[in-house]
Amino acid sequence: MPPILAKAPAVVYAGILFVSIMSSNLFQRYIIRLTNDLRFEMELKILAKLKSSSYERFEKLGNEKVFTAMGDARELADVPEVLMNTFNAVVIVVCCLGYLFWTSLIGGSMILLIMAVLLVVYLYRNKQAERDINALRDLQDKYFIYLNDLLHGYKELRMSAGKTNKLFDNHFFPNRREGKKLATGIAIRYMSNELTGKYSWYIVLGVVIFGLPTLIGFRNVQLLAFISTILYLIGPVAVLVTLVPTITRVKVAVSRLNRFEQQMNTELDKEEVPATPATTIHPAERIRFEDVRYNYTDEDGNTAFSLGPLNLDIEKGKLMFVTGGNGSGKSTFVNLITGLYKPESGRVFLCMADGSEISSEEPHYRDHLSVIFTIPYLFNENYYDFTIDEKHAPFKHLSEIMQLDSVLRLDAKKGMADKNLSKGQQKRLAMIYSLLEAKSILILDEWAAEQDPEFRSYFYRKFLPGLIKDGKTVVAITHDDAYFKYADTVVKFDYGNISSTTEIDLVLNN
Ligand SMILES: Nc1ncnc2c1ncn2[C@@H]1O[C@H](COP(=O)(O)OP(=O)(O)OP(=O)(O)O)[C@@H](O)[C@H]1O
Repeated sequence: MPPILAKAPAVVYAGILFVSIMSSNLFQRYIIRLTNDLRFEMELKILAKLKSSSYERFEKLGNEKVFTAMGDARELADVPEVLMNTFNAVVIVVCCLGYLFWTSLIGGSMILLIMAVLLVVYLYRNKQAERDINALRDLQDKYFIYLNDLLHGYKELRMSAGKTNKLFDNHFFPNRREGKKLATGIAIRYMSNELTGKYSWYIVLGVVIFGLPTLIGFRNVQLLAFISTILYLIGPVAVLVTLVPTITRVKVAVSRLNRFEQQMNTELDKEEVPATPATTIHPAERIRFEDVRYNYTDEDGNTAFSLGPLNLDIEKGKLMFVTGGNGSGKSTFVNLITGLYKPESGRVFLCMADGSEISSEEPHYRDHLSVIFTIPYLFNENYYDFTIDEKHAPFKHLSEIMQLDSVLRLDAKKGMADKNLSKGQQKRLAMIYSLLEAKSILILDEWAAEQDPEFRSYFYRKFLPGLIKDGKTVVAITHDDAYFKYADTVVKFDYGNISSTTEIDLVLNN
C-alpha cells in the first residue's frame, strides 16, 4: 500500500476528531448562550415590566411577588439543557424502537405498549407532583412576606416576645416545615417513579428472555437483538424520566411568570417613563383638580373608601396647607396630585401660561413636581441628575439651611451624602435632594412631624415662606395648626372630601 494511503485512515480519524471537537464546542457555546439568554432576558423583561408599571399596579402586587418571579426566572436557565437531553434521548428511543419493530413486529409492539403504559402511569403520578410544586411556590410567596416583616419590623419584634413567637411559631416554622414536607414528598415521588421505571425494564427483559421465545417463537438472533437494544434503551429512557421533574418545574415557573406578567401591567395602565426629563420646563400657572374621584376597593370589589369629587385650584407661588383627621384622604390626595394614582373620574392637570394643559397621566407631568413622602426613601446609589462634592455650592448652602453641614459625610465615589442619619435628619437630607431637583412645585407629606420644635418653627415661619418668595408652589400636608397662619390657603379634608377651604389673607384682614 502506498504510504499516502496508509496515512489516510489516520487523517480521516484526525479529521473526524477535529470536526467533532469543533462542532461540540460550537454547540456547547450555543447552549451556554441560550441558557444565559433565557435567564437574564427574563430578568430584564421583569425589570422592564417594573419600570413601566403604574404605582397602583405595583402597590397591589406586593414586593414578595417580585422576589418569587426573579426565582422563577432562574428556573428557565434549565430549558436548553433539558431540550438538548430530551432531543438526544428521544432520537435514541425512536431509533431503538424502529430497530425492534424491524426485528419483530409483535415484539416491538409489545415493548411500545409497555412503554406507553409506563408513560401514562408516570404522567398521572407527575400531576400530583406538579400540584405540590405549585403549592411549594405559594409557600415561597408567603415566606417572602414573613421575611419582609422580619427584616423591616426587627426592632418591634425584639421588643415583644409575643409577636416574635407568633411570627416564628405560627408562620415561619410551619411554613418551612410544610415546605420541607412538600419538597421531600416531591423528591420521593420522583425517586419512586424513577425506580419503578428502571425496574420495569428488568421485568420487560425477563419477559423477553423467558417469555418471547416460547410465546412467539423468538429466534436466538432476534432475542439477542432485543436484549441488547433494551439494555441500550434503559439509559436514554432513564434520562427522559429524570428530566420530568425539571420539565415540570420549568412548566410551573413559566405559567407563574405568565400570571405575574399579566398582573404586572396591562397595556391600559402601562406607564411610559420618558428617557430624559423635558428640556425646557416652564412653571405651571396652577394645578387644577376637576371633579376628581378615587376609590379604594376591597378584595370583593366593594368600595372601602372614596375620595371626592374634588374641585380645587392651587395657584403658582402659593403655599397651601392640607389638613384633616387620620384616614380623611390626605395621602390619597398626594398620590393623585403627584400622578401616582390615576383618578377614576375627573382630571388632575397643570394649566400652563400659554393656555396649554398637562394632564397628570402624561409622562412629563412629574417633571414639574418634587415630593417628599411621609416616610421618604433615601437611595443607596446616586440616581439623581447631579453629583455632590465639597465644592457643590447649592448643596453647601442647603445643608447649612437644614443645619446638616456639620453632620453630613460625603461619599466621594457615589457623589452623594451618607444616609446613616436620624429620622429627622433623613427628612432634612430628602429636602436638600428635592430642592436640588429644582422643580417648581414641592409636595410635602407631614415633613415637619419629626423635626424638633425650634427647627419646626423655623421651617414654617421662615423656610416655607422663603421657598414661596423664590417662586415655588408648595402643598404641605400638616397637622401643625399653630402655623396655619403662614399659609396662603388651608384646605381641610373630612371623610374623603374637602370640608373647608380657608384663605388666610382674608382671615388676617378680617
Ligand atoms: N392602599 C390602600 N388600599 C385600600 N385602602 C386604603 C389604601 N390606602 C389608604 N386606604 C384607606 O383610605 C383612607 C384614606 O387614607 P389616607 O392614607 O389617604 O388618609 P390620610 O388622611 O393620609 O391619613 P393619615 O393622616 O393617617 O396619614 C383610609 O380609610 C385608608 O384605610
